[in-house]
Amino acid sequence: MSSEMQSVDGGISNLPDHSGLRSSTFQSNLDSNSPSATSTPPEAVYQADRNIPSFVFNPHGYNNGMNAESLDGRLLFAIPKKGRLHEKCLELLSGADIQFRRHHRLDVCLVKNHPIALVFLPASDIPSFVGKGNVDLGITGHDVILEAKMQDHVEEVLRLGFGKCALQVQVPEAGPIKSVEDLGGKRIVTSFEVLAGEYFKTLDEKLQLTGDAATKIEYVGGSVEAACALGLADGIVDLVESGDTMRAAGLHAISTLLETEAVLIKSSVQKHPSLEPLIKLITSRVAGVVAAGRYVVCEYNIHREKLPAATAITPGRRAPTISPLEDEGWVAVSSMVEKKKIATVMDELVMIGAEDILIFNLDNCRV
Ligand SMILES: Nc1ncnc2c1ncn2[C@@H]1O[C@H](COP(=O)(O)OP(=O)(O)OP(=O)(O)O)[C@@H](O)[C@H]1O
Ligand SMILES: O=P(O)(O)OC[C@H]1O[C@H](OP(=O)(O)OP(=O)(O)O)[C@H](O)[C@@H]1O
Repeated sequence: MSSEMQSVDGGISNLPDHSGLRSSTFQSNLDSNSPSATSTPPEAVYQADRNIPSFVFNPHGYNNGMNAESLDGRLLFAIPKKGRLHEKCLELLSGADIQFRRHHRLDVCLVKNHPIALVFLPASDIPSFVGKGNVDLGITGHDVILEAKMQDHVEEVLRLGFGKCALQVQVPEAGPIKSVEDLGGKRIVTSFEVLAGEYFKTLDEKLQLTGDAATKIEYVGGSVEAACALGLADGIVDLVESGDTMRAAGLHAISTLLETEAVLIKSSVQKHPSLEPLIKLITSRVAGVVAAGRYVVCEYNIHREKLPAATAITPGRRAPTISPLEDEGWVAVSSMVEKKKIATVMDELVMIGAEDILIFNLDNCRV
């Protein structure tokens, strides 16, 4: 499934300007047997408390005259529209069998096989849309939730295992600054002005720097790593994954503000309890896809007397499955093992006499 698909299954037309999201008029050629056709009737409250501007839905004023359908009663699920998290989110949706086709110029589309609408938004906007209840579920980075100061308004339901990186203080490798204390009172450039501001405020308090002597934080929207070379900053605060960007800019990290990864979030205060079963279903499906990527199934044969040692090596998530073999002295063991540990686990199994060790990747699972 790809966001690049060109055919149109859903798109909004005839929008009243600045209408609430759920009262927006939608176009769709959904099958009349789809769940949306029998979804719960619209609640007036949805229309009053969803304040997503109409440009999100109809940025170019399209009206292609297809059948009209409302968003009312649908679960709204926010997905990063571009950037590092976008492709991984599409893979997740595909693995969870959330079927949709997105017109390349529309940021909202209806899901064909569930009463859900996907809303494609910048990752940095998703925490406040979810936190304020404009959408019901979202995927974004843990870092942007903190940067948007939305941690008290959203619940992180699931860690997704991708988008892993660290927010770090970086300075020129060849320069005089060796520690964060050396940066006190100097110029910092960042896209994370809230998190960097909090971090350097604490440092300034420790170093008793106030007024003009305090550390200066300046916001830029991108290419943060260029700021030191351009003479705009003494240090930067930016995300680091492989470190390639940092090293290419002649920088190195001297402190870590936080580690982050992509998370599935929902609003802390559920305004629409009728959506809760669908939120649980989607969470369970997504959790299954994430677990399938994280685990493999390890099967092997082992002498019965070595079973305690074997199950200590492969305890499984709950417990290993043990089946008798025709040869009474032997059993077959099947167990889920974390992918990243599998080589060591196989070495240890060989050492205690396991034979016929087989590893299977999982397409999907429920945990
Ligand atoms: N190098 C990276 N490795 C892993 N995850 C990252 C990386 N850079 C960013 N992220 C995660 O993805 C989120 C969105 O970052 P990204 O830079 O893709 O955002 P964007 O501004 O929407 O996209 P773009 O940079 O294309 O404008 C970040 O907040 C972070 O959680
Ligand atoms: O450690 P690395 O693997 O090099 O990744 C780090 C880079 O990734 C992110 O930017 P991205 O490439 O998403 O583009 P952006 O600068 O436009 O946000 C981040 O802002 C860093 O620049």
